[in-house]
Amino acid sequence: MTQQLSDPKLVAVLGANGRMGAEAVKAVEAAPDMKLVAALGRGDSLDQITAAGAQYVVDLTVPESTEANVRFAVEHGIHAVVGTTGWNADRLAGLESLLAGHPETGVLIAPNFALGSVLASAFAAKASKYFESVEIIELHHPDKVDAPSGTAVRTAQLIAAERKAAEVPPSPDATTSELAGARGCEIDGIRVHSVRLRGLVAHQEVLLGGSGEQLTLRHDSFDRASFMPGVLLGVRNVAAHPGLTVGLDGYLDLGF
Ligand SMILES: NC(=O)C1=CN([C@@H]2O[C@H](COP(=O)(O)OP(=O)(O)OC[C@H]3O[C@@H](n4cnc5c(N)ncnc54)[C@H](O)[C@@H]3O)[C@@H](O)[C@H]2O)C=CC1
Ligand SMILES: O=C(O)C1=N[C@H](C(=O)O)C[C@H](O)C1
Repeated sequence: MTQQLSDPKLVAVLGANGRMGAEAVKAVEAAPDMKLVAALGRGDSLDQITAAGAQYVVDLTVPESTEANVRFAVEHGIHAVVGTTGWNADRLAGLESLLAGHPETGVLIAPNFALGSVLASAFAAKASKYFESVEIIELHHPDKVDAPSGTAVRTAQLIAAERKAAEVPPSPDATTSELAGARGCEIDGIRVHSVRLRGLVAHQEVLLGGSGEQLTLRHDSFDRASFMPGVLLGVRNVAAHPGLTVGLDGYLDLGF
């Protein structure tokens, strides 16, 4: 069937009863260029996606489920916009091989859909080569099941890559005696600290330290509505980006 310019994008939301999925259902329903054709919760058969004729899947489930969901979508030529965490290097490599056999299908894995968060991580990565020290603090609601956050992992990876390219030495740290966990965890050589606190939604600070100065890049999502423009942007752009894109910045013009 030929898609007309005015035809709505047919979207299925997975994890529709969750905190993010419920917001995404509302956002898709309110988008003039989209039609929600399926809303799946835990235990629902993925066959509902194909039966509903979905062209796009938005996955906002849990780390244990997301890989199978996305593989199902790709195997059926359905584009996928994924916010769920848990996409480590092995999973991403497996997905890339699968996508090689489905060259017209696009997948976006977006650790964070909030435009401000994406910008803050990009700015932090760019700035980080000019500072001797860098550490990340991520702060989230206490119902979050994974730590550190996917956003913090991605930010650390971006920072580490910039610092490596610029041949910046590791952040100095004289610690020789430590109570386990006191210095957080390390991702690609970058220290990441996780706070879980009732009242929070999703927040992150990147601390950059030099002699006699500090630059702090902080982003706050006060409401899950902050993620929805990015989800819709993902759905609108994923078909034009076949293959795997990691990070919503892949669809933005950041100019650097
Ligand atoms: N990329 C981004 O901007 C954001 C990503 N997230 C991530 O999105 C994921 C979901 O977050 P929340 O909504 O806060 O979690 P949640 O726990 O409120 O929702 C997850 C939902 O998925 C359901 N589910 C589990 N397996 C499923 C399956 N196979 N099919 C359909 N539904 C299934 C669960 O029953 C639950 O209702 C997490 O990994 C979180 O880190 C959260 C906020 C923003
Ligand atoms: O679980 C959450 O809430 C969030 N998860 C994502 C992450 O792990 O980075 C995105 C955002 O931080 C909210």
